[in-house]
Amino acid sequence: MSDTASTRATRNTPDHRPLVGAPELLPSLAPLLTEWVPRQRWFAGKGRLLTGFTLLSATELLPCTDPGAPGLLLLLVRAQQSAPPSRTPVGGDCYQLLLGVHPALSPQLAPAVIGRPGGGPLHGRTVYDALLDNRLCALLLERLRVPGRLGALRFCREPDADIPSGLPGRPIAVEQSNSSIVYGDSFILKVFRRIEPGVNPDLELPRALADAKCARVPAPAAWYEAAAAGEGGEATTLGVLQPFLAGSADGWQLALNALAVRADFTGSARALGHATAEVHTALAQTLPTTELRRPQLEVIAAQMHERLDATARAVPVLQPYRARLRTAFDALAATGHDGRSWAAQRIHGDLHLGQTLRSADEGRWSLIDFEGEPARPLAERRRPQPAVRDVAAMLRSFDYAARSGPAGGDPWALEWARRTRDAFCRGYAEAGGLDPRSVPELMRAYETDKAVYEVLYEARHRPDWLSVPMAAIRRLAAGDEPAVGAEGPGPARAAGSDDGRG
Ligand SMILES: Nc1ncnc2c1ncn2[C@@H]1O[C@H](COP(=O)(O)OP(=O)(O)O)[C@@H](O)[C@H]1O
Ligand SMILES: O=P(O)(O)O[C@H]1O[C@H](CO)[C@@H](O[C@H]2O[C@H](CO)[C@@H](O)[C@H](O)[C@H]2O)[C@H](O)[C@H]1O
Repeated sequence: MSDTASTRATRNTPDHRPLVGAPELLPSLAPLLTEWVPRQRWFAGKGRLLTGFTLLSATELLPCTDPGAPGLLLLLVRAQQSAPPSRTPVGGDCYQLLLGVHPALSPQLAPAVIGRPGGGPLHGRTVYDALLDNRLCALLLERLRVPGRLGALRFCREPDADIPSGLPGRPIAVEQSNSSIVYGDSFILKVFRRIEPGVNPDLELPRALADAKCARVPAPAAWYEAAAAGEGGEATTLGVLQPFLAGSADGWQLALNALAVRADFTGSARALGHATAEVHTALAQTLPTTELRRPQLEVIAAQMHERLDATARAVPVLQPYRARLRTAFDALAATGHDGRSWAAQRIHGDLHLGQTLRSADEGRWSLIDFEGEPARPLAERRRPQPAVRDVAAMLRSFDYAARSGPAGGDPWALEWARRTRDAFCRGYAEAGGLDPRSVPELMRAYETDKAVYEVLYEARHRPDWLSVPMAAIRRLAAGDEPAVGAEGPGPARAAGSDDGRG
């Protein structure tokens, strides 16, 4: 994405003129945005001062030229921040902002207000979070129903997708890294917030899985993107519309519910293992795969060391465990020195219980959110990796549930987590995945890497949760408890039944 002072959209309708005075647009909005953006859950630059923005493009989805009428503005901006860490692209992270513009906003939309610019082309009008306004959400859906270009944007739709018009849109009320709108219980639109040039894996992988007829993942119906900045550049995915699995429950809530009544979860975990293996198999059949040998394994281990070092600098409580944690990464590199190699393929990249949905009727598991870990660069997220990385991430999630749920990490909950992890691995192997219990070096390295990621994630976003990954850090550093047993356990004996449908 190259920086341009103001890339303005034009439409071929006679009544529309592009936003007047665009050069003053960003300077007039900047004081409001530098206040508002850091408070948003999706802002990835927490902990560093936000000093301003560079405008990459401005597109009027609803013309903003008439001071007496409402407008909808899509801005792509680059954040200017102090002391960027090494992972930040040169010049800072880029974000998608959807701004409503209104001469007299209704009081119901007061929580959405960003402010009133003191000058510039929107002077005196109220600028607000467009995704909290049902009418503007409806307009966005209308754009997605009709493929075509609008300025720097391109709206695309699967030819056979049936998207009715007039579906009411509402923002979802869950914690998330992006922003999603549900349309009439039929579709959900995810608006990506931190953006990078290239196809987002949350579009790429579900489309590939739909082509492979894998029904474990909702198939994208439509999406929109920003055109490549120059020749040879890549378009930037900005949003994806997919079917909404109404009435489904997410795995995180189901696991917490089970823990609350001390119920077994092994049947569900085993079925989830099946679903995960099915998705991995389909991804390996449709998208490029590779073999990781000594040089690649050395690079992967070196990156794990780097992430550990960077995290220990940012979160000093990790420091005392560094040396012991390193042994897991060294052991991974050593498998390459021993002449072993590992299959790598496209994977989910950030699999946890909150990324799984179980349907109300058949109890069938689906996987969602293939974006990968939001903090990692897109190119890294799109690289083939060992599928057990997803398995290790899911095992961490069972540990999270047992430690943060109602049972709060008591001995029963920790035993629940152990049995649940084993059941997931058993299900995964039964459905054709590599048995995670047969690759302890990979599992340990990826589980450690994930726990390190979680330490940083929690320190930045939810400091109250830091103790959860830190408990895993202590266990992994002590090296006294494997993530999964060498053998699968016998049937679970906890209270409550769990037939593990789906
Ligand atoms: N297809 C879907 N059907 C039903 N609910 C969904 C669907 N996709 C996402 N959700 C809900 O939206 C939440 C956020 O979606 P997700 O893709 O994880 O967003 P983010 O990447 O921003 O965290 C999920 O936890 C889930 O509750
Ligand atoms: O769902 P996202 O793509 O936004 O993923 C991020 O946020 C997750 C938390 O919402 C975070 O997951 C961590 O907490 C979960 C419990 O809330 C737990 O189940 C996961 O195992 C744990 O990693 C995820 O890491 C982060 O990328």
